[in-house]
Parts: sequence; C-alpha cells; structure tokens
Amino acid sequence: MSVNDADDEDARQPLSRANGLVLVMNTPKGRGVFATQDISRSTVIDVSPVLVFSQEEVEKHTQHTCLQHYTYYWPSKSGKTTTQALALGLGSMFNHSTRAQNVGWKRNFETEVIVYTALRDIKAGEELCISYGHARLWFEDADANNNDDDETDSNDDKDLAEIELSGLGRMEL
Ligand SMILES: C[S@@+](CC[C@H](N)C(=O)[O-])C[C@H]1O[C@@H](n2cnc3c(N)ncnc32)[C@H](O)[C@@H]1O
Repeated sequence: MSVNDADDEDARQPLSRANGLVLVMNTPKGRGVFATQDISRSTVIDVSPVLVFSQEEVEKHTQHTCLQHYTYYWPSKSGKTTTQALALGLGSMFNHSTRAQNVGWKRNFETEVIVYTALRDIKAGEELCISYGHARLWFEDADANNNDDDETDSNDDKDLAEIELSGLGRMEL
C-alpha cells in the first residue's frame, strides 16, 4: 500500500516537528528539550504518537516500572474508564515547569497522538517545558527556588496550559 491508497483524509494524522531542537542530557531535571533557534508562538513543536496500555497492563506491569514517570492519562478503548499511554517521540522528554511552561499539549484520542504547541514566542537557548498539572509532583522540583520569584506567568494561552495539561501530574506513585 502506498500513501496515495490511503485516500480517506480522516485516516491520516499529519506529523510535524519544529526545527532547531536538541536533547540536553545533563540538566538538573535529567534530559530536557531545548531550542537552538527562536520559535514563534503557536508553532507545532512535535506530534507524538502514543502507545495506549490496557488497564491490566498498567496494573500488572507499567506502574511497577520507570514508565510510570512517563505515562499520560488516556481513555480506555471502551471509553468508560481511564488508562495510561506512553508518548513516543519527544513527548516523553518534556520536563515540567510550574511557572514558566512554554509548551502546551493536547491529546487527540481519535488518532492517538499528543500535539505539543508553543504557548508563546520562545527564544533560542530556552528549555521547552510543559505543565504536568496541579497535583503533587512526585519529584523535587528543580525550579523550586525560581517558583518563589515574583515573576508573572508569561502564558497567554491559559486554556491550553491549564485545562488540557492535567494528565502527567495525576500519576499515582
Ligand atoms: C516525562 S520525564 C521527562 C524526561 C526526563 N527528564 C528524562 O531524563 O527522562 C519526567 C521526569 O523528569 C524529571 N523532571 C521533570 N520536570 C522536572 C522538574 N521541574 N524538576 C526536577 N525534575 C523534573 C523527573 O525525574 C520526572 O520523573
């Protein structure tokens, strides 16, 4: 089959990744994604396909491994319960920022991808951070001292930042 045979537009999910991204290996947060060039607001940073685990797989396997630090909440196949999904691609590499997240994420349950989008203009050299949500973090926040600063939250797009971004932080540990 060639892509031309897949003429049903609904059966396609365009893929995209912003230029000028690097993975830095030794940050205070572990590995992290950084910009090496300026990125404009609303740029799609990455479209990450996900691997959806069944509830049984989560209970018996993934929650007993390091995967529990990477999975997002996701509806189960029946749509009646919630399970977890692992973002492939860059989706598992974004660190959390409580006050200065510059990337929003939105789940597409139909095509099983998470789309990561710049919430504001991002300067070369900045780390790309998402919000893991408002629940208690399971690690010591490397930005803790910075969070006390009187800086204003630079996100204009509160809806994307705080309503859609509630999965990772709810992981049970
Ligand atoms: C989804 S992974 C992100 C990629 C991770 N840094 C790595 O090297 O694999 C989540 C993990 O990153 C680390 N992390 C993310 N945000 C952090 C933060 N604000 N402060 C400290 N560690 C953070 C924590 O170890 C957390 O369990």
